[in-house]
Amino acid sequence: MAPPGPAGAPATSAEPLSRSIFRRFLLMLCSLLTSLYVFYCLAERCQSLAGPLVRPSGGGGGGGGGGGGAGAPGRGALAGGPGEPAGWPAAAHGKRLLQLQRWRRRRPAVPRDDGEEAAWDGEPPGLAGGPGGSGAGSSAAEAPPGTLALLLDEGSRRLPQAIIIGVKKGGTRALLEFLRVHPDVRAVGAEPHFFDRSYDKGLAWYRDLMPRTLDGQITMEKTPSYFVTREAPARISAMSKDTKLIVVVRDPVTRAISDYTQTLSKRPDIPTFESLTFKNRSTGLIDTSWSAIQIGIYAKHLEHWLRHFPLGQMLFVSGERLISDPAGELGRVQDFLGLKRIITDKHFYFNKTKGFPCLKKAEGSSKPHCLGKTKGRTHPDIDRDVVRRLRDFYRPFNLKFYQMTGQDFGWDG
Ligand SMILES: Nc1ncnc2c1ncn2[C@@H]1O[C@H](COP(=O)(O)OS(=O)(=O)O)[C@@H](OP(=O)(O)O)[C@H]1O
Repeated sequence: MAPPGPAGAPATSAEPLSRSIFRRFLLMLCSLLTSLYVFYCLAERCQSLAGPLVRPSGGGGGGGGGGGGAGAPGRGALAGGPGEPAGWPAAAHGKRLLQLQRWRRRRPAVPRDDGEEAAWDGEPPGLAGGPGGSGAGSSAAEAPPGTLALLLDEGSRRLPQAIIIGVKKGGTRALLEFLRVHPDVRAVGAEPHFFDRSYDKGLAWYRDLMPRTLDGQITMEKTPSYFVTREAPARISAMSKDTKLIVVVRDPVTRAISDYTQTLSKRPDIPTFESLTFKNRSTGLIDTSWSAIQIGIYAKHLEHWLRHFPLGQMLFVSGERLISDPAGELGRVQDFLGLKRIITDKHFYFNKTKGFPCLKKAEGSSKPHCLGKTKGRTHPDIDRDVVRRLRDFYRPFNLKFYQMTGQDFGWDG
């Protein structure tokens, strides 16, 4: 039975028909609009239309901050400027932040040496190019996260701002390994030997050896032979006059014996230390052309460096105190590098078996860490008279070195 018409008038058959057509028309219009909306969403445009809906809660930091205000809270479908898909940058911004966060989680927590650097050499997926990247007209400050600029900010290879330039067998490896514990220090594991052996390869080659650093982190390397390389001071100064230079020095007599011990471990058939020390043993003339002896004439080498760098740009670390009080020496080094004093006593313990201080936790690890077998070798016994003569030989050079540096290293009594 047909329902009654308005005011109780009997229903005509035409009225229900027009209503039903009207309802169908409305239904079709709704489905058409819904389809259009779905289609739009599939084309990712829904992000702009529904900006405030899809933006994560508290997304102002991601979407509203750096995008030049495009994603400011409250901006919806109609808020964009002419020709700009409104709200788009805000949504893309948030998405890219999520991608970046995911990428950060995948990246090793503390990348170590060059080899491990390769693990995060690549671009994080979806972060370079594409709409929502550094669009035309966006300044560096406005560029949304996910652009190459942001990525480079996250980590780029830089030339070192500080170099441990020497001395061989002074304790350079211990210093670098200890410094790497600091979160603001990133260093190459191996010795690059750029300023002595590979200078012709160019600075770009050298920079590519460096680990990636964030703003505020210091890039470092150590190559102990630089200290005795004639060309090194001018070359490092040409790279940057501001480079900070660290020299770990050790009693030159012990250093010479350590140097000899290393050579002996590789070539057991070499002559004795005593015979190599003298040009003529009976006259007592020391062979200063032997590198093991020559390297220890610190004052002479330092003269070359002071022609290119002011003394204040150099720090002299005592190799002996690096063993007896590593935290104390590391305190000086951190101050010199302008770093917060993070490495303290708490980081070290004395390993009786090794006979040296070791790290309670090495960089990127929770395990104790001592240096390897090649550090802290047992030295051969050297004839006392030879040692005494060597001490006499070095004394004037040592005194000159103390004067030049303003530090008494205590090697002469
Ligand atoms: N904590 C700790 N552990 C082990 N070894 C330590 C440490 N601190 C300083 N040293 C001393 O470092 C000496 C090696 O110096 P370098 O690292 O500069 O040597 S090298 O030039 O890189 O070959 C090495 O010399 P040798 O004892 O002659 O082997 C050590 O005396």
